[in-house]
Amino acid sequence: MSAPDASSRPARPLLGRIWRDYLSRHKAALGLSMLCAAVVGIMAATVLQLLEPAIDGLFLGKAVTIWGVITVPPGRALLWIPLIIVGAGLIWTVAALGQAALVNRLGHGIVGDIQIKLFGAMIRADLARLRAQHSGGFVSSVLFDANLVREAFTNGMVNYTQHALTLIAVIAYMAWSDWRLTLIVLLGAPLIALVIRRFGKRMKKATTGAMVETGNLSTALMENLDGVRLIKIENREDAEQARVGEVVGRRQRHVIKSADARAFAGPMSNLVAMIVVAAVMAYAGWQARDGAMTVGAFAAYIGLLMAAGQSLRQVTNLQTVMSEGLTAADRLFGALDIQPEIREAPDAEPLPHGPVTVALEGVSFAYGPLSEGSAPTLSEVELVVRPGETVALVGPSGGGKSTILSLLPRFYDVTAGRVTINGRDIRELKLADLRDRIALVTQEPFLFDDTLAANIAYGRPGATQDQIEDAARAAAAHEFISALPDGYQTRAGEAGLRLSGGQRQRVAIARAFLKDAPILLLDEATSALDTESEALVQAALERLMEGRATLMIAHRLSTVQNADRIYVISAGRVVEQGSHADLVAQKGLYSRLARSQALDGQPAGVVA
Ligand SMILES: Nc1ncnc2c1ncn2[C@@H]1O[C@H](COP(=O)(O)OP(=O)(O)OP(=O)(O)O)[C@@H](O)[C@H]1O
Repeated sequence: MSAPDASSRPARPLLGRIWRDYLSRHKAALGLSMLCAAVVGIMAATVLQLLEPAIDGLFLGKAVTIWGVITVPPGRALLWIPLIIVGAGLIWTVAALGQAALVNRLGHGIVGDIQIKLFGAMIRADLARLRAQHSGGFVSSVLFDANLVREAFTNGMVNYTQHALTLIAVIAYMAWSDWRLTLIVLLGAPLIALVIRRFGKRMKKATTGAMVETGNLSTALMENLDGVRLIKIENREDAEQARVGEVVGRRQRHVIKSADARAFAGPMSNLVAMIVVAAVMAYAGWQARDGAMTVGAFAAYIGLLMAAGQSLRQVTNLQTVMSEGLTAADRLFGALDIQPEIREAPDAEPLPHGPVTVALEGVSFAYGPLSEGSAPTLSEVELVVRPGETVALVGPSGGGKSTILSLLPRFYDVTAGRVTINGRDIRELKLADLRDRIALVTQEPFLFDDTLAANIAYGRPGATQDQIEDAARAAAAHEFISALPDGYQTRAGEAGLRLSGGQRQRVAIARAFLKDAPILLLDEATSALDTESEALVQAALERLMEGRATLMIAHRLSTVQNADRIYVISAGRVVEQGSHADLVAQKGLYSRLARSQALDGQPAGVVA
């Protein structure tokens, strides 16, 4: 099979990879479906071969030879020809059914393989990369691109084989019947190749556009669903409908172009085929005048030629489908090949259980490469949290507090300096161990659409019901969960709508209790709550913090007054540190922040 040179990468390595990674695992099924396709193709051509003996035997009453092997005496054609046609039809049907069943299973098996691999690559990708692309793009790759590959490399490939074989068999029969005529026919081949090439290229361009726009469409849809409150409050439904309409329109244009390329390739090659038929007619008419060709031979030849045209149309069509599949495969492999930069070192060591001291030593960090002009987000940060200590990060918005928190579980790696646990650089530790020792509670906790029990046990899948309930009790969540009609079996997807912010927060705290990690990261865990919920959540958090190394971010300084140490972070640097009382006494940035929040005993709003 010659692949169209429509892909930006050379087709051969791409095909090799599709074979190695996906098709070779299903060799037996693929081989069998190819065999079925070959039988279908050959049967189609073989039945056509009966035309000549049928006409000569049935109408002219001659003795005829079928396929060069079966000799039918004069007058017996009426019995033999229909019998042979039914026999061939039966074989043809069985092979066609087998082909369809195998290809369906194979195709959907392969699409499943691709989707699973793609999801695996996506979920392991660096946070930086996931943040840089909207999830809509990933969704459309998993659903749309993977299906294009399936269509091309199972259905497309097997049908291609079938029609290519029919074509070869028909041309062979034609050459056997009359090689001179066949030579004329083959003169049309370069023209057909030209048609295939041209439409393959068009197809590639349209497919690439359609894939990009499908990504944009799913992005637009997801974004609208995420932002539905804002859309409603601002009365922007019509504007959003128009915006999505534009994306739909752009996608439609590409899809139509690609559908056109696919649909037009067939008729264009048909036109070439018709010109060839006309040439054959002219030549055959001239031959018949000299008595060099019988009616049967002529009719059979034209029948074969028509069949060749039909298969050629299919082959041309499929060539464009293959081109589409290759373009999609190119994009999919591009996504699959990106290796995460945050990886475990080959000689990574396990992290023993027990209390831990976390430290940032001369840590600098930039989100992008400094060489490309990214400003450093953190500069030479020194910070330590010992077991049982609560350390708070405060400071102006954008100062770098959340960034510090994301360095601990290695969501990002430092640009300079090091983050240590018990004195060991976290990049030398097993990644799973590191993350296993950290519990994270954020401002808006995420709940999966699963039962509340499963949500609490997310970090410890084997937890018993008793352990789950103990954690919920410690998090002050047991009471409200038990009051729900389905208790712990209530699905968070549905209950998410009924749970208050404080209740969701307590489910997240229960999750952290159950994980029982020695490091606790709290990212504004109480800032979204009203005073009543906050008191409950605050009490639960204080129980959770006992004995752990806790690093917390808080905007409201009231929540950090009891911290062992407070670091004031501004423009990526630690500008002050100490206890609440120390810092108020220093009369620096903290004291100004505290005064603006009325925490220094003086009236609010007075900034020194
Ligand atoms: N994923 C990212 N890519 C690039 N820059 C980022 C990213 N996340 C944060 N930043 C930038 O890094 C700086 C520090 O942000 P960070 O979120 O750590 O600050 P913060 O102190 O937690 O702020 P806030 O109190 O508003 O939450 C900001 O200038 C922000 O724009």
